[in-house]
Amino acid sequence: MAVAEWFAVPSLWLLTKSLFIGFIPLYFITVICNALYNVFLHPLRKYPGPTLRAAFQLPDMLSLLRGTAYKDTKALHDKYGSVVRLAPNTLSYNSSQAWKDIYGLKPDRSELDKHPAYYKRSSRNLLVVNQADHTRMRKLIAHAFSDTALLEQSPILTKYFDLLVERLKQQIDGPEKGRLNIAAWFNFTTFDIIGDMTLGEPFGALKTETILHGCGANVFSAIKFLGVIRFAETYLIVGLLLLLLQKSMPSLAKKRAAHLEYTKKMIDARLARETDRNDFMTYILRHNDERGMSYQELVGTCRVFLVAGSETTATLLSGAIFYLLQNPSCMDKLKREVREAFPTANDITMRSVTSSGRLSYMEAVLQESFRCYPPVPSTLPRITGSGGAIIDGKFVPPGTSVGVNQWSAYRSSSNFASPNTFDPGRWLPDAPGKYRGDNKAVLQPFTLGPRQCIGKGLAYFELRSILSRMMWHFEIELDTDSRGWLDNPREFALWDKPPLWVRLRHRTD
Ligand code: HEM
Repeated sequence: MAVAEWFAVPSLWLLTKSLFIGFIPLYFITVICNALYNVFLHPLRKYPGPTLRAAFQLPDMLSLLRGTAYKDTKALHDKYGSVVRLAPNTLSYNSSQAWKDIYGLKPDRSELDKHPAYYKRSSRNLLVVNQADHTRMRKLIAHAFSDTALLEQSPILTKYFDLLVERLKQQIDGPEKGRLNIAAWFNFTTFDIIGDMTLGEPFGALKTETILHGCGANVFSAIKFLGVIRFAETYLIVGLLLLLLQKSMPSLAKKRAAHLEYTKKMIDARLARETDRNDFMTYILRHNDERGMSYQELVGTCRVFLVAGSETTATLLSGAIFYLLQNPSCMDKLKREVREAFPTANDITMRSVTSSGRLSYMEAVLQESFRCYPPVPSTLPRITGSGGAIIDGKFVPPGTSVGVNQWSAYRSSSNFASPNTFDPGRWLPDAPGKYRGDNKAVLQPFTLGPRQCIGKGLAYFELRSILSRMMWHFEIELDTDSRGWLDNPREFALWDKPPLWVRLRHRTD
């Protein structure tokens, strides 16, 4: 029966109307009873936080959807301390002990599960699978990320580091005279590298100045859309409206399907190819037997590499350059260190940039950039198991969402002196006295424990190699258009970073 016919039958119309009228008060009564339970009887009722947040999920959801969760959460930590009740069933922490309790392995070798609402188990990849599958898959993949494997792959990486320098020099000599969005160029580089190392084929981003098949833009659309789905799961009525809205705008689903199809084709092509190249797939397949990874797991995990391995590293590089530009004395010190350490450009190799003690100020700059602009600023939620958990010395009941909020931890005056000042000197052995009390153990940009970033070693190779080349080859100035680059950032698990306009010149000394 068509909708118009339904409304034309008086008895059916009346029935619908009375059901609807009866439903609304019932819905509100349930919501209010639930809120009262959350505030006065819920097992988390003694944890500090605003009453509105204890009662309803909505404020936390809105904060996530608006991309302001990082600063809203920090404001709450500043007011309530190291643990805050963000939502009826959610606790946020900002201490180093909480890192260990939430993300570390327990004495019985178990771990807190990843929160199923945040990590959708519908796909199978390293990031979302359960503990048993994760242990099996991680063991296989770890070979590809060892320092030895990465050093063997240095010709692939170095090719792109050099191409970045060449392309940036062309921009200086071109019509824009060196005015460029450096954040985009870092994205092109890290995307080309991870594409080549994963799939054995160049993506050509540095050459074409585009990220193929909307991988970059799609990442954010997909992450933002995940927030909408979580919202819809919590508020059914709003959820239905959002689903209808989504149906009327199928472009996002289409783009996602195109991206999935494209990456699958690339992965299939790599699997079909015989090669003696040392890329990730070579290492993974070398150790893959009947207890190894299924085809689905391999495809899913390669997709994770493409996103996790490009956006994060490019973000940290952009943040480091921005803070150095805002602090010219730090920039000069770093430039001096690099130019003295490497008499010629050819001296900058993957091995030399990692040799210990050679670039101590660069290490300090990287740590301070991770603190001031962590690429994963928000909370990666875990859920307490059936026995609950002890976190930061206090019992947390079963089924609670828990996590450390990186932005809140790194910008808290309870962890760092002058937390909003960019000062790499705090990480040096002769740090000024005021930094002696800094809680350095709280800085965990790659998290810790069994689920910590597998690409940490690769990320450091890229960060040191690219930053060294930037300091060695160029003089950099901030363009006036980007003075307020960090004035009001938004994050959707990763930063939604605006263009970072700079002016590059050839090295002058
Ligand atoms: C500055 C750069 C990077 C940062 C800050 C970073 C941060 C992180 C964090 C916080 C996690 C934990 C995610 C979670 O628990 O949900 C993670 C996991 C992961 N990262 Fe990175 N990452 C970086 C670079 C890379 C690179 C270059 C790769 C290369 C492919 C990579 C691949 C992965 C993978 C595969 C995982 C999942 C590991 C697992 O579950 O066992 N990351 N990363």
